[in-house]
Amino acid sequence: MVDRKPILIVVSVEPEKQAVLQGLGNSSAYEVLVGGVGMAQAAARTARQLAQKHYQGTINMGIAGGFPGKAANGTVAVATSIIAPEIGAESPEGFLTIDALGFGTQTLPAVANDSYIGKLQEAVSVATGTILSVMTVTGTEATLNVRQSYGKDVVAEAMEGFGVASAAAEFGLPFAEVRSISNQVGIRDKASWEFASAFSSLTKAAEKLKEVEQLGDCLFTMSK
Ligand SMILES: O=C(O)c1cccc(C(=O)CC[C@H]2O[C@@H](n3cnc4c(=O)[nH]cnc43)[C@H](O)[C@@H]2O)c1
Repeated sequence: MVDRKPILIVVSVEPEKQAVLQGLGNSSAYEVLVGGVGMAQAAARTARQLAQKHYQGTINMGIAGGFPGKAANGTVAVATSIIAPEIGAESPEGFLTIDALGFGTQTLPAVANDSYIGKLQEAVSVATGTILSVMTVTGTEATLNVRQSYGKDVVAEAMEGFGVASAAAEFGLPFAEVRSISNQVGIRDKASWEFASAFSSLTKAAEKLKEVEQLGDCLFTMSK
C-alpha cells in the first residue's frame, strides 16, 4: 500500500527553499521546512515539525562543499551515510570518537535509493557516498586532510545532516541527504563558490523527487 503521508524536506535557508519548491512544482507529496544553519538548529526545528504532524520520512537538501576529485561544483551528492566528525574528545594519542567514548555514534544511515539516483543521473552529475556534517566550513589544507581521512567514500561536507537525521531517528523515520555542490572543500576562497550552478542542480534534484512521486513511488518506498 502506498503511504500517503508527506515527506518533510529540510533546507537551511530561504534561497534553498525557493530552489527546491521550483523543482517540486505543485507536488503535494513534499513539504519544505527552513531549518536554519547548523546541526543544532536543524535538529530542533525538524523535531518540532515531526512532533506536529505525521511524515513518511525526512530529506535534508541544500548546497554543500564537494571534496576535490569526488564531487565537482554543480554535482549532486546523495548520502549513503553521514558522519559528524567533530563529536568526540581530543587526546595526546589522537582524536577519540563519540563511539570510542561509548556515548553514542557519529555515524548515521542514509537512504540512497537506486531508482532516484538513476533518474537524477539523467539530469546532473551524481556522487554517492558519505556526507560529513561539520560545525565549521573547512578553510585550511590541514582540516581538508583530516576530513579526507574519514575515508575514500567521503564525497561532501555540509552542516545540518546529522541534526536532521537525529530528529528523524527519534521518530523512527527514514532519512536521506541530497546536496548540490557550490564549492570545493579546501582553503577558503569565497570568490570560487558557484551558487548559480548549485541552485540550478538543487532544483533539478527536487524535480526528480517530483518525478519519482508521479510514478507512484517515493525515495523511501520504491521497490521496482
Ligand atoms: O564563508 C563565506 O563567506 C560563506 C559564504 C556563503 C555561505 C557560507 C556558508 O558557510 C554556507 C553554509 C551553508 O551551506 C552549506 N555549505 C555549503 N558549502 C559548505 C562547505 O563547504 N562546508 C560546510 N557547509 C557548506 C551548509 O550546510 C550551510 O547550510 C559561507
